[in-house]
Amino acid sequence: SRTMHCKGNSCSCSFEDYKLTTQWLLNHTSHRPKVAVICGSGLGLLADGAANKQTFRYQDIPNFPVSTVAGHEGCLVFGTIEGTSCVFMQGHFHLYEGYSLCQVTLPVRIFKLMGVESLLVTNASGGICPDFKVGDIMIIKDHINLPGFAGQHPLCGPNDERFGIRFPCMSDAYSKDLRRLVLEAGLELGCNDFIREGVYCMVSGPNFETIAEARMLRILGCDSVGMSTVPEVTVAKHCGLRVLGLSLITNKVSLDYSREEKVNHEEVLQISKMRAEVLQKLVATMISRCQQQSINTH
Ligand SMILES: O=P(O)(O)O[C@@H]1C[C@H](O)[C@@H](CO)O1
Ligand SMILES: Nc1nc2[nH]cnc2c(=O)[nH]1
Repeated sequence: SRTMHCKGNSCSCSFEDYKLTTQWLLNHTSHRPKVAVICGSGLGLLADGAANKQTFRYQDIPNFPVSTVAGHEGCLVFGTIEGTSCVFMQGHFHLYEGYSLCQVTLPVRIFKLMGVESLLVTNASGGICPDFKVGDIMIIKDHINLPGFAGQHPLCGPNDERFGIRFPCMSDAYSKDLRRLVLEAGLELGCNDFIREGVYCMVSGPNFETIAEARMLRILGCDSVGMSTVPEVTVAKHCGLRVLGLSLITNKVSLDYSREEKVNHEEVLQISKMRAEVLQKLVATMISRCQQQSINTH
C-alpha cells in the first residue's frame, strides 16, 4: 500500500513495508548495488554514464512515493560504473510535496536492506556564504536540521533497532575519507577552483527565503540552504551507511534589500543542467573510488 503509518510527527513505516519493497526490487533486478546516488533537482543526468542500465518508474515500485516536482524524473536506475554496481534515484522526495519524512527517507532504508554501503547525495541549493559563486560545487561538511529542531525528524517514533540505535551520533555524518577523496578527484578532473566545502541547512520550503531569514541563516553558520537531503543523510547515518553530500550552488541567496535578483526554480534547473556533466564525472569517479576504499578498509 502507498499509505504509511504516520501519527503527527511520528513516522513509522513497518519493517515489513521496507522488506516488501526490497524483495520486490531484488526479484525484478539482478543488480546488487553497493553505492546509491540520490540525484537532486535537475541532476537526473548523473545516471547517464552507467552501463547495463535497468530502469523502474517510481509509480511501479510497491510503497514508493512518486515525484511531483519539475526536474525530478521519478525513476530508479540500476547500473554499473567501472564495474561497481550502483543505483540512482532520478528525483527525490520533499516535505513540501506533502510527504512524511518516513516516506521521504524510505528509499535509503531499502538501499541498506539491498546491501548498499555508501550513499552519495546531491542537491541544488542557494549560496549564503558570500564567497560562493553560482555553479560552485559545495562538499557538504556538516548540516543544520532546521525542521528537526521543530520535531519534523525522520527518526521520531518507535526506534527500530534492526536499522540503528535510538540516539545516533551525528557529529560525523559526512565521511571524512569520502570528502578527502572527492577533493582529490576534483583536483584531477580540473574542477578544484569551483569546489568548496561548507554547511548545508535544510528548510522545509516550498518558498525561497525572505531576506531576514537568509540573514538569520548566515548568522547561524549556514553556507548554503536547500529543501532536502538532511532527512536522507540522518537515516543513512542511523543505519550505518557512509555518506558523501555534494550541493550545487544554483543561485546566490539575497542577503541585501537593495538587490533586485529574484530566484526561481527554472534558474535552479538551468544551472543544474550546466553543471550536470562535470558533476557526472565527479560522481562516477567517486562511485568507483569509494567502493575501492570500502574494500580496502574491510
Ligand atoms: O535538489 P533539491 O530537490 O534539494 O533542490 C532544491 C530544493 C527544491 O526542490 C528546488 C527549488 O528550486 O531546489
Ligand atoms: N531553500 C532554498 N532552496 C534552494 N534550492 C536552490 N536554491 C535554493 C535557495 O535559494 N533556497
